[in-house]
Amino acid sequence: MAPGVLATDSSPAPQPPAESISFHAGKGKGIRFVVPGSKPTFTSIPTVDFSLANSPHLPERQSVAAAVGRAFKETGFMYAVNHGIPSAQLSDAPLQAVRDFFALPAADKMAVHINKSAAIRGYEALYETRLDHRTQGDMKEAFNCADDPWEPEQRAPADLDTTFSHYPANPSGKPLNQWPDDALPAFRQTLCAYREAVAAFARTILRMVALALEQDEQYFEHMCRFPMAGLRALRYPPAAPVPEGSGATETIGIGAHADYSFITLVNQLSSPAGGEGGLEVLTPSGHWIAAPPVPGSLVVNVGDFLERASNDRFVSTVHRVKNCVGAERHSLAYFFSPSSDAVIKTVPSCVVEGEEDKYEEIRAGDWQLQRLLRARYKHPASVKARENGEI
Ligand SMILES: O=C(O)CCC(=O)C(=O)O
Ligand SMILES: [Fe+2]
Repeated sequence: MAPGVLATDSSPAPQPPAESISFHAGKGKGIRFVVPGSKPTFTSIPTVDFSLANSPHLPERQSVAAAVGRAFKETGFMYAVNHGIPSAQLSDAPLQAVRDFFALPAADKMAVHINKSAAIRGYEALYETRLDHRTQGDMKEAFNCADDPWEPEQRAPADLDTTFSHYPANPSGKPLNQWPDDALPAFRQTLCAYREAVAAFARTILRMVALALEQDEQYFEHMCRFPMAGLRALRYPPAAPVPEGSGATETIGIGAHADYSFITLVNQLSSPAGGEGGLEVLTPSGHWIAAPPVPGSLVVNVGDFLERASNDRFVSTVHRVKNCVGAERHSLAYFFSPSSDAVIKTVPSCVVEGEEDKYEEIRAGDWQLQRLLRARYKHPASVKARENGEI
């Protein structure tokens, strides 16, 4: 009913159909209704300053932890600033490397396509994933690499047990990651250096998370001996009109989803400025809030493993990318997850008396593999797993 119009009889006023948003999350497909007429639960993403995260004084570290705790509780997201990663390593070199990779001829990119990798690592072309059923697919290209005990740069512990289900049987002992070593050797070098820098910062964040949950600072350390850690380079072309006859009604860079990680660190390398388009975060009231690029920052969000471990104290917040500003967008997403053999159980302080522990224990590698296979539904490993009733 239009504002100011009075109902003239006692029948209920006609309600507009509630708009709904469907998304992919740890618990499977989810749906959230936009609360008609409601205000967004939050309107911006908080900024957390990490300059004191390594202070020798515990109260100073605790003040950073408290800010992380607030951000993760209220929004599930934060801009991390003063993280200590120099801008050459954070922005300049990675942006050049990512641009150069996606500018390679299609044949060079297809030479490292994910379908050539049993572990689902490598290049993905436009529209290969489809997180939003209203689209013809996610309008992005990606390059994925991840934890790989056989990749020399990763210096895996010599006694690491590689028989866990998360790693495909790999009798050859050859690396699982595929790199465009012939076409663009600098890409591997730059991304490996970047990965090392963000991995160290991810461990700092986890220390702050442990403090925020009233645990010993090292609480999560034993679960992260050789973390499952994906690094994904992304290129989003400017959104194009939906092709006629495609059956799609929307164009989206990456459809609404929650991440299967402990925490995710997103680096918005080149993004349309101005807050319109780009990364968007869903509030509990069903509103999309822009998370525009902030130079020098990393966007950090809670993933499903942390949501579980914190018994939902911290939310694995749904987000998406919509690039509707008319320029290319590049980003690097780093998904820091526990080691494959780590058991995820609820942090003791997150179940107070009278409260239910909502989650059963899971082994991180088993769960991660399930999510990966469901997300890459076109990959031969996923097709086979579906045929065998495994996913
Ligand atoms: O590109 C971005 O800003 C976010 C990417 C993302 O959400 C993802 O890859 O899970
Ligand atoms: Fe994501």
